[in-house]
Amino acid sequence: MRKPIIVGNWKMNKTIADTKAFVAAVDSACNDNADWGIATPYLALQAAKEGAKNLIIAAENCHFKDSGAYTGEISVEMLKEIGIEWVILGHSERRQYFGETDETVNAKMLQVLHNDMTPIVCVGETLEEYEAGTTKDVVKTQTVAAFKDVCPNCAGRVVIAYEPVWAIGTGKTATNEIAQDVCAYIRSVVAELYGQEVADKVRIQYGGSVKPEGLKELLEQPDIDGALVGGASLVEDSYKAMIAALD
Ligand SMILES: O=C(CO)COP(=O)(O)O
Repeated sequence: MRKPIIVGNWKMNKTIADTKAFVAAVDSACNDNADWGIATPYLALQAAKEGAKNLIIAAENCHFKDSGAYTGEISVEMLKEIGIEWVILGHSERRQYFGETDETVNAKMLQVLHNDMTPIVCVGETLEEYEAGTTKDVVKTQTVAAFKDVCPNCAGRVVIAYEPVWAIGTGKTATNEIAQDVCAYIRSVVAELYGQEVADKVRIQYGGSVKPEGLKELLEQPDIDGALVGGASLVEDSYKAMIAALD
């Protein structure tokens, strides 16, 4: 039985002060029916971590090297020093705007896993790819590339987020049927790589305009084990409404 995992991806939103207030308001409301988390900008991670007893605190990115001449980057050692053990990797906004590729996502996966941290690796097709009917080819390519050289022991603890790019921040959600179909397919790709036992352990989230009202039904889909939530995770009341939806 896979425990649901709901993570808010704050993207480039909220100051340290905003973050402290949010964590103070939401952390104690978390229940045991899911793992609850937020991914914050780097600067707010320490404050979030200090205030959180229940919430998982995740970074939104990291670098794939230990250290060196990489201006503006953050290493996993720096994240671990402040107690961060979760990292979102390969979000479509990083692929689209910051040159993230399947190769860099894979290098980051290996770096994160080798440092005993947990990646939430994002895959998903653009609107053009969706309309061309190539969704499954795209997510397969991204998934296989992300897991290159990942050992079976490590693979089982990876979280995959299926986020159709056309559903991010647009108010358009994939129907539960579409999301389930693609998440089941992603699980079958993991099974091809590692066998069914590992595939059954991997938690797969859906992301793209998730709202508190739709959360329960989304999680009733057999291959959807959680959500990666943008906009609806930024407001205390709507985050709490998601928690309440799973009570
Ligand atoms: O990109 C997302 C989460 O990573 C989804 O964002 P929205 O929930 O705002 O569509």
